Amino acid sequence: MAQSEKLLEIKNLQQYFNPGKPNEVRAVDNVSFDIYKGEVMGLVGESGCGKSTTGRTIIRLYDATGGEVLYDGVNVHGKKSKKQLKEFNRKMQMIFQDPYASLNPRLKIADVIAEGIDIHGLAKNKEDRMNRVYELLETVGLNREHANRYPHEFSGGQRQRIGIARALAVEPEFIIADEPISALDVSIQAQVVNLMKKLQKEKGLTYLFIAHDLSMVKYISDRIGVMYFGKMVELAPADELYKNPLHPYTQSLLSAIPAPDPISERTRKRKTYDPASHNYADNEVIEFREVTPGHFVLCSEKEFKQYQANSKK
Ligand SMILES: Nc1ncnc2c1ncn2[C@@H]1O[C@H](COP(=O)(O)OP(=O)(O)OP(=O)(O)O)[C@@H](O)[C@H]1O
Repeated sequence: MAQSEKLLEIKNLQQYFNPGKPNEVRAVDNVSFDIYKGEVMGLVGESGCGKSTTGRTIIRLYDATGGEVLYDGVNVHGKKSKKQLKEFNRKMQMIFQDPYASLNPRLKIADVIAEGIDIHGLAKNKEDRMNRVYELLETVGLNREHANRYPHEFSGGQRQRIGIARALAVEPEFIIADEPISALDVSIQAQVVNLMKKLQKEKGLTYLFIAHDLSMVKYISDRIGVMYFGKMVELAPADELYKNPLHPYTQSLLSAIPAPDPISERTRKRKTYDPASHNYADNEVIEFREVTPGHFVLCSEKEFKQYQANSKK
């Protein structure tokens, strides 16, 4: 993984729904992180913590209510020409959780996959268009006979493969995968993750991989960010996060992963997270602080010192 070059810089990103109204939701509240070229950045947290909204705001499905998203140094949310917008739409693709809802049921698979090819004028002629579709089907482990079928004729895992082929059709650089395996049978989940991992390596793609628990992201992510109620509470290289989780919320998420063998599973203790346990004083500054190189935690100065001391042990 090339860790040196930043592809995306997410700075103080805010996405407030109904801002200023009694039903205001701070879905994304001052979140900052970078995504490096060629890496898989995992984003985890329980339902409703703002993961999808973060992804959707990064890719400009929503206008940010505050902050910036820089893609190769250019603000995604600033004023853009039609040409620039189209180029962003090509470079950044999204794979959704429910592959059935995201595939138009009336279109044949060839047309589902070729939609982006058509929009971006990537094929020279009809033959080239079909050849690209066939190649994409094979790339994702399907075959050319599938091109003339409709979405309902496929299983969930196959539909997710079609979703991946559709995203790849426009030769993107960056893919946001929003819980791409959550709706699939457990037996199929690993296959889809392995396919995504293989494609990422082969094509040098960069991913933001969103998941609600820490069990599967481990296998695909280089770094993982943990979100809680609109805030990023911890970010670290994947191994480090599993070995040395510092924020109590991350510890509770890790304790929720079932153990692989029955004996450890029987003795596994679940930790629950209580935000009141921090006991912050009113004047304490709670910031995202770098405890050890590359390991960030949302914490007070006092907690920061404790985390540093614990990390040295
Ligand atoms: N369009 C919207 N209008 C108002 N509130 C919204 C909207 N979209 C999301 N929210 C709220 O924003 C918060 C974050 O939602 P989001 O879907 O980003 O969370 P998530 O972590 O991705 O959850 P899930 O795993 O269930 O998709 C939630 O409280 C949700 O109800």
